[in-house]
Amino acid sequence: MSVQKMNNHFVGGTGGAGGESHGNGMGGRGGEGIGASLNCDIRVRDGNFIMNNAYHHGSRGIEILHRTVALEAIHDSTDSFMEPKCHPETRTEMLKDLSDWAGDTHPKTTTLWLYGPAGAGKSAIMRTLATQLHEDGRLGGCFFFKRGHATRGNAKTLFTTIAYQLALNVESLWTPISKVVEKNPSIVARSMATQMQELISKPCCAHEHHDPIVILIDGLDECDGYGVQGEILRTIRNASSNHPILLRFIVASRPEPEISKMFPLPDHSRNYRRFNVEQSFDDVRKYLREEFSRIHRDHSTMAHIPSPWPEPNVLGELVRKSSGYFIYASTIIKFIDDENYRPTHRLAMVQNVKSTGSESPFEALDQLYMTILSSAPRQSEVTPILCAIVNFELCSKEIDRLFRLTEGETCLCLRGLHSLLAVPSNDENDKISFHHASFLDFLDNPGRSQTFCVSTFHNRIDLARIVLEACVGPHENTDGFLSRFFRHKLIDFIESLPPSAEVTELLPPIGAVDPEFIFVVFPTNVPKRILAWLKKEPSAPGNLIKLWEDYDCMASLEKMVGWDLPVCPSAKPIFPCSPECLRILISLVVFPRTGLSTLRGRLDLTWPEMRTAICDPSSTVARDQHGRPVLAVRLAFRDVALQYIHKMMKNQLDMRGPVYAWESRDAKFEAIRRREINDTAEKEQIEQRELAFGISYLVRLSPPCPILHQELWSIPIVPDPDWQSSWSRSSLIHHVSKWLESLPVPAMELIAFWKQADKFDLNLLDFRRLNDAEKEWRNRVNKWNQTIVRLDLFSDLKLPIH
Ligand SMILES: Nc1ncnc2c1ncn2[C@@H]1O[C@H](COP(=O)(O)OP(=O)(O)OP(=O)(O)O)[C@@H](O)[C@H]1O
Repeated sequence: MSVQKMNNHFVGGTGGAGGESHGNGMGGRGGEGIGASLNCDIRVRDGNFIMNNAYHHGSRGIEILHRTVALEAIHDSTDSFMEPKCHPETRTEMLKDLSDWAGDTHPKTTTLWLYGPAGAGKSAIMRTLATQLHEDGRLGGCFFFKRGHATRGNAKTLFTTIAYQLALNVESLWTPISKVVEKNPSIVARSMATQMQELISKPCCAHEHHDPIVILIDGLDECDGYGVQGEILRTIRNASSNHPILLRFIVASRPEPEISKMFPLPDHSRNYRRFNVEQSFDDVRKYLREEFSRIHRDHSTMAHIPSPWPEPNVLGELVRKSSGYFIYASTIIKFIDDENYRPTHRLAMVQNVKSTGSESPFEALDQLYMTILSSAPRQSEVTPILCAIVNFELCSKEIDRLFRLTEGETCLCLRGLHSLLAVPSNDENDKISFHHASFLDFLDNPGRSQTFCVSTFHNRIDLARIVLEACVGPHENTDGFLSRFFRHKLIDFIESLPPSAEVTELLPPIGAVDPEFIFVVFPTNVPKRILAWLKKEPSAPGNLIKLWEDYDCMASLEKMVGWDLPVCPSAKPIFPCSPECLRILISLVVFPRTGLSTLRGRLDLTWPEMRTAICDPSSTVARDQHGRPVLAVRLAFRDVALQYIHKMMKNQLDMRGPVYAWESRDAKFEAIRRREINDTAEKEQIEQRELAFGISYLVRLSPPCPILHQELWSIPIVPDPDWQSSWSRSSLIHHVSKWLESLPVPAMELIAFWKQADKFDLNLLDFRRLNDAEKEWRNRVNKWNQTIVRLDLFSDLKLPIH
């Protein structure tokens, strides 16, 4: 047996008291009102209902209900023609899923939460579903909340309105519900739990009907008061656990945190199901295509416009802008479909989103966005955060750190905006994103978003300052939250700020940016671009420009020598030829693809020292009688070799020492084998290998030197390949052997010692490997000589290849 259809398309308002009244949608009292039902006529006379001229006895209770309920909250109320409904053939799959779920006679869940961002189309789905269920005789009742509405904006009449519809929709519930109210008329003003229990649960319990009855509640977030929203859900939950078979509740709302928390994941175990109103680009396309062709067909000015109108690429762009949600699509159709204007002109206005003319194509959309933004708490904090999200893709944690907020504050600030933004929780690293591309256009246009506009110069300068201050460092604390995207975007963002008085407030943080950001974090062309930008800014002081010229020079050296990349001739660094600079140059050649930041650490230089060494032409150098610098290049190789041997030994000690808290070397090796080692330690290991390679070339290029000979004895050749992979170890042994052989008194006892200590596998030095080692060495020497040429240095700095 199916639910009896008694109020086919019933519409009306609070009925009259006593005498005879009509459901009239406007609350007429007494006398005879005008029937407002679409398909049926309801009158109340002497306590009996007359519906379509048929008497319903024992109706006093229903009459009382009739006077209190919010008939305008029902799906097909008088003015429901204005309310959203699904365009034919859209959301078909979703509607079928919902209908199937509601009709399942062995359900896993009895409550379904339909959620989605503002304008996703929830109400349209709910209204269309209500109509379908009603036609199938399966609708128990529905209530469509509407923010700020006198009766639909609160829950005072929610359960009485549903009970009233149940009585009308399910024949066998009429009498029991009527009796409850007749016996206790005060029930209409009792608590939600009592109303649910007495008016819905008990009558349904006694009901022999076994097909599920569906109750729809739309726009819960529009019901006044978070507390009330929670209470409604608790009341439903209790009721549905009492009636697992009979009643199904579908509740639709935006994913506001207060409501989301009532439906935590995982859902099935808890008797409810979450159902996301997902984007549907296909449905939006179908809707737009059909609406445009209707306008094309019907509008008097469109006869000469060729079909298809608009062209497919324009339609595609509009679909893209909708983000797969209907709000944008339906808003522009409303705007274009106006008898008083040419649709082609209106479409052109839509395409030109920057338009701020008095008439906006997005009036309805803007109102929606404004309402949501204005009702958000902590508004003064919202705009800067939105500005950051628009310009840099960020997650909430990154925003907390950027704005120096306590962890979790960003999520709290954005709590009121979940219908516009997807805000992953604080423990996730997913970026905050916008549900609608149209919201971005809105925020970008001051004429539309007014105080919330993120593209005002003032807001952009503020954001630039905050971001630059984060780069003042220390680098170790801030690098982690600067995503790749952020790094690339930052410089575009700075460049987009034209010279002005406001820009001067950015100059101090630009001068204080930690060079680690410049040489490690940011793209390599950042110094050049910042320099160009600074040079356009009249208030930029000379020393700031010089600082960035130096960064540019250092970056060029790194690029040209370290990375073997071409550098434009005008940017070629002018090498001051100081001994310090020579050390840096040697390091760049010996350790290819190693940045200045790593070399700085290896050479124990501060950034200012490195800058002076590379860029200060006054770094003094001894010169011969022709004014040429006296640079003993091979001695410089020796000095660098000694420095790196010390570095290697220090690393070795550090790795054993308390910094890494390894009980012993063996414990550390064991951890490496089990891959439990953390990233830092692995990096150390790689660094040690690189050092071993570098030292092998440096030693071979050094002049005979007893100190160096002595230092080499301090390098332990260990059996377990920790810092010395077999290849880096054989390279070290090979080149050191060559050097030892070349000494005036060849001294091969060190190699004999290493071999003995290690029970050294002679295969390591097989013919193929020896060849490779020689090739590598020749490459390095060649590279050194080419560098001398590329930098226009004195040719006596070149090295012979033996
Ligand atoms: N399937 C559809 N076919 C045609 N128009 C639709 C469809 N779904 C939604 N719309 C239109 O999109 C707009 C927004 O829809 P709706 O009000 O249902 O969204 P909502 O998710 O309930 O939004 P809110 O959370 O703001 O209440 C309305 O103008 C509606 O007419």
